[in-house]
Amino acid sequence: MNNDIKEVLYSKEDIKDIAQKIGSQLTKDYAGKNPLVICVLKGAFLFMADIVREIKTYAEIDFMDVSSYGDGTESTGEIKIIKDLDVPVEGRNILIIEDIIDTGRTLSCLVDLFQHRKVASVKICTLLNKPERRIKGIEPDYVGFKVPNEFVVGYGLDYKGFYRNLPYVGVLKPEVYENN
Ligand SMILES: O=P(O)(O)OC[C@H]1O[C@H](OP(=O)(O)OP(=O)(O)O)[C@H](O)[C@@H]1O
Ligand SMILES: Nc1nc2[nH]cnc2c(=O)[nH]1
Repeated sequence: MNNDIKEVLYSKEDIKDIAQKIGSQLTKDYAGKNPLVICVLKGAFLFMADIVREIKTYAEIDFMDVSSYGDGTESTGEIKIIKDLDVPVEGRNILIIEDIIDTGRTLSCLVDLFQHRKVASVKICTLLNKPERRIKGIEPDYVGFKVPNEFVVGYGLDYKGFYRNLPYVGVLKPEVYENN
Protein backbone atom coordinates (compact mmCIF):
# COMPACT_ATOMS: atom_id res chain seq x y z
CA MET A 1 0.00 0.00 0.00
CA ASN A 2 2.80 2.47 0.88
CA ASN A 3 4.35 1.74 -2.53
CA ASP A 4 1.32 3.35 -4.22
CA ILE A 5 2.21 6.76 -2.73
CA LYS A 6 4.14 9.25 -4.85
CA GLU A 7 4.64 11.87 -2.15
CA VAL A 8 3.86 12.26 1.54
CA LEU A 9 2.40 15.74 2.09
CA TYR A 10 1.82 15.55 5.85
CA SER A 11 3.41 12.98 8.13
CA LYS A 12 1.94 11.33 11.19
CA GLU A 13 4.01 13.76 13.33
CA ASP A 14 2.83 16.83 11.36
CA ILE A 15 -0.78 15.75 11.93
CA LYS A 16 -0.22 15.07 15.64
CA ASP A 17 1.31 18.54 16.11
CA ILE A 18 -1.48 20.35 14.28
CA ALA A 19 -4.20 18.41 16.13
CA GLN A 20 -2.61 19.53 19.43
CA LYS A 21 -2.46 23.17 18.29
CA ILE A 22 -6.04 23.25 17.03
CA GLY A 23 -7.23 21.32 20.09
CA SER A 24 -5.77 23.84 22.51
CA GLN A 25 -7.41 26.70 20.58
CA LEU A 26 -10.75 24.83 20.67
CA THR A 27 -10.34 24.26 24.41
CA LYS A 28 -10.14 28.05 24.91
CA ASP A 29 -12.85 28.93 22.39
CA TYR A 30 -15.38 26.39 23.67
CA ALA A 31 -14.82 26.61 27.44
CA GLY A 32 -18.25 26.85 29.08
CA LYS A 33 -20.08 26.39 25.75
CA ASN A 34 -20.71 22.63 25.92
CA PRO A 35 -20.27 22.15 22.15
CA LEU A 36 -21.71 19.29 20.12
CA VAL A 37 -18.74 18.06 18.07
CA ILE A 38 -19.92 16.34 14.90
CA CYS A 39 -17.81 13.95 12.83
CA VAL A 40 -18.76 13.79 9.14
CA LEU A 41 -18.26 10.14 8.19
CA LYS A 42 -16.40 8.41 6.90
CA GLY A 43 -13.32 10.46 6.06
CA ALA A 44 -13.13 12.46 9.29
CA PHE A 45 -13.06 9.49 11.67
CA LEU A 46 -9.31 9.63 12.46
CA PHE A 47 -9.10 13.42 12.73
CA MET A 48 -12.18 13.39 14.98
CA ALA A 49 -10.59 10.82 17.28
CA ASP A 50 -7.39 12.86 17.54
CA ILE A 51 -8.98 16.29 17.84
CA VAL A 52 -11.56 15.45 20.54
CA ARG A 53 -8.80 14.06 22.76
CA GLU A 54 -7.12 17.48 22.55
CA ILE A 55 -10.28 19.37 23.59
CA LYS A 56 -9.80 19.65 27.34
CA THR A 57 -13.23 20.96 28.24
CA TYR A 58 -16.78 19.53 28.29
CA ALA A 59 -17.90 18.45 24.81
CA GLU A 60 -20.49 16.01 23.46
CA ILE A 61 -19.78 14.06 20.31
CA ASP A 62 -22.00 12.70 17.56
CA PHE A 63 -21.67 11.36 14.02
CA MET A 64 -23.35 12.05 10.70
CA ASP A 65 -22.96 10.12 7.47
CA VAL A 66 -23.81 12.03 4.31
CA SER A 67 -23.31 11.39 0.62
CA SER A 68 -23.73 13.71 -2.31
CA TYR A 69 -26.34 13.10 -4.98
CA GLY A 70 -24.92 12.90 -8.48
CA ASP A 71 -23.78 10.69 -11.32
CA GLY A 72 -20.69 9.45 -9.52
CA THR A 73 -18.27 11.96 -11.01
CA GLU A 74 -19.79 15.34 -10.14
CA SER A 75 -22.23 15.95 -7.32
CA THR A 76 -25.36 18.02 -7.88
CA GLY A 77 -24.77 20.05 -4.76
CA GLU A 78 -27.40 18.29 -2.68
CA ILE A 79 -26.63 15.81 0.06
CA LYS A 80 -28.43 12.74 1.24
CA ILE A 81 -28.36 11.99 4.95
CA ILE A 82 -27.37 8.34 5.44
CA LYS A 83 -27.14 8.66 9.22
CA ASP A 84 -28.49 11.67 11.08
CA LEU A 85 -27.51 12.90 14.54
CA ASP A 86 -28.85 11.15 17.62
CA VAL A 87 -29.58 14.37 19.52
CA PRO A 88 -31.54 17.57 18.78
CA VAL A 89 -29.34 20.56 17.91
CA GLU A 90 -31.62 23.57 18.48
CA GLY A 91 -29.76 26.15 20.57
CA ARG A 92 -26.51 24.17 20.55
CA ASN A 93 -22.99 25.30 19.64
CA ILE A 94 -22.02 23.01 16.77
CA LEU A 95 -18.47 22.21 15.72
CA ILE A 96 -18.27 20.20 12.48
CA ILE A 97 -15.14 18.08 12.01
CA GLU A 98 -14.13 17.30 8.42
CA ASP A 99 -11.13 15.67 6.77
CA ILE A 100 -11.21 17.92 3.70
CA ILE A 101 -13.09 20.83 2.14
CA ASP A 102 -12.88 20.68 -1.61
CA THR A 103 -15.72 22.28 -3.62
CA GLY A 104 -17.44 23.18 -0.34
CA ARG A 105 -20.72 21.56 -1.43
CA THR A 106 -20.94 19.08 1.45
CA LEU A 107 -20.32 21.70 4.12
CA SER A 108 -22.50 24.30 2.47
CA CYS A 109 -25.44 21.86 2.68
CA LEU A 110 -24.60 20.90 6.26
CA VAL A 111 -24.30 24.50 7.47
CA ASP A 112 -27.67 25.32 5.83
CA LEU A 113 -29.20 22.27 7.50
CA PHE A 114 -27.96 23.29 10.96
CA GLN A 115 -29.09 26.88 10.52
CA HIS A 116 -32.51 25.56 9.52
CA ARG A 117 -32.46 23.52 12.74
CA LYS A 118 -31.88 26.77 14.68
CA VAL A 119 -28.47 26.10 16.23
CA ALA A 120 -26.85 28.80 18.39
CA SER A 121 -23.62 28.66 16.35
CA VAL A 122 -21.93 26.48 13.76
CA LYS A 123 -18.20 26.37 13.09
CA ILE A 124 -16.05 24.19 10.87
CA CYS A 125 -12.78 22.46 11.70
CA THR A 126 -11.04 20.67 8.83
CA LEU A 127 -7.71 18.90 8.60
CA LEU A 128 -7.27 19.86 4.93
CA ASN A 129 -8.46 22.80 2.88
CA LYS A 130 -8.30 22.81 -0.93
CA PRO A 131 -9.38 26.40 -1.74
CA GLU A 132 -8.54 26.23 -5.47
CA ARG A 133 -11.51 23.94 -6.11
CA ARG A 134 -14.08 25.93 -4.14
CA ILE A 135 -17.43 26.64 -5.78
CA LYS A 136 -19.38 27.43 -2.59
CA GLY A 137 -18.54 30.33 -0.27
CA ILE A 138 -17.50 28.17 2.65
CA GLU A 139 -14.56 29.17 4.84
CA PRO A 140 -13.41 26.89 7.64
CA ASP A 141 -12.83 28.39 11.10
CA TYR A 142 -10.03 25.97 12.03
CA VAL A 143 -7.69 24.50 9.38
CA GLY A 144 -4.84 22.03 9.63
CA PHE A 145 -3.20 22.42 6.24
CA LYS A 146 -3.84 23.97 2.85
CA VAL A 147 -3.44 21.37 0.08
CA PRO A 148 -2.75 21.88 -3.61
CA ASN A 149 -5.29 20.91 -6.27
CA GLU A 150 -4.41 17.22 -6.16
CA PHE A 151 -6.36 14.18 -5.04
CA VAL A 152 -5.01 13.17 -1.64
CA VAL A 153 -5.41 9.97 0.36
CA GLY A 154 -4.61 8.66 3.81
CA TYR A 155 -5.52 9.49 7.40
CA GLY A 156 -9.21 8.83 6.68
CA LEU A 157 -9.26 9.89 3.02
CA ASP A 158 -9.89 7.13 0.49
CA TYR A 159 -9.50 6.23 -3.13
CA LYS A 160 -12.21 3.68 -4.03
CA GLY A 161 -12.51 2.72 -0.36
CA PHE A 162 -8.80 2.09 0.23
CA TYR A 163 -5.92 4.03 1.85
CA ARG A 164 -8.01 5.40 4.75
CA ASN A 165 -5.75 3.50 7.17
CA LEU A 166 -2.52 5.23 6.10
CA PRO A 167 -1.24 7.26 9.08
CA TYR A 168 -0.19 10.16 6.82
CA VAL A 169 -1.67 12.24 3.96
CA GLY A 170 -0.16 11.68 0.54
CA VAL A 171 -0.61 11.75 -3.20
CA LEU A 172 -1.10 8.54 -5.20
CA LYS A 173 1.18 7.60 -8.09
CA PRO A 174 -0.58 8.21 -11.44
CA GLU A 175 -0.32 4.53 -12.43
CA VAL A 176 -2.65 3.63 -9.54
CA TYR A 177 -5.45 5.59 -11.26
CA GLU A 178 -4.47 4.33 -14.70
CA ASN A 179 -4.71 0.69 -13.57
CA ASN A 180 -8.08 1.15 -11.87
O1 LIG B 1 -16.07 19.94 -0.41
P1 LIG B 1 -16.64 18.77 -1.17
O2 LIG B 1 -16.34 18.84 -2.63
O3 LIG B 1 -18.08 18.55 -0.87
O4 LIG B 1 -15.81 17.49 -0.71
C1 LIG B 1 -15.54 17.20 0.63
C2 LIG B 1 -16.23 15.96 1.06
O5 LIG B 1 -15.73 14.87 0.28
C3 LIG B 1 -15.29 13.83 1.16
O6 LIG B 1 -16.33 12.96 1.48
P2 LIG B 1 -16.82 11.75 0.53
O7 LIG B 1 -18.10 12.17 -0.14
O8 LIG B 1 -15.68 11.32 -0.34
O9 LIG B 1 -17.20 10.63 1.59
P3 LIG B 1 -16.30 9.86 2.68
O10 LIG B 1 -15.92 10.88 3.73
O11 LIG B 1 -17.19 8.81 3.20
O12 LIG B 1 -15.06 9.32 1.97
C4 LIG B 1 -14.87 14.58 2.41
O13 LIG B 1 -14.90 13.74 3.55
C5 LIG B 1 -15.88 15.68 2.51
O14 LIG B 1 -17.03 15.31 3.24
N1 LIG C 1 -9.79 11.09 -0.87
C1 LIG C 1 -10.18 12.31 -1.23
N2 LIG C 1 -11.48 12.65 -1.13
C2 LIG C 1 -11.81 13.90 -1.50
N3 LIG C 1 -13.02 14.49 -1.50
C3 LIG C 1 -12.85 15.74 -1.95
N4 LIG C 1 -11.55 15.97 -2.24
C4 LIG C 1 -10.88 14.83 -1.96
C5 LIG C 1 -9.49 14.44 -2.07
O1 LIG C 1 -8.58 15.18 -2.47
N5 LIG C 1 -9.23 13.16 -1.68
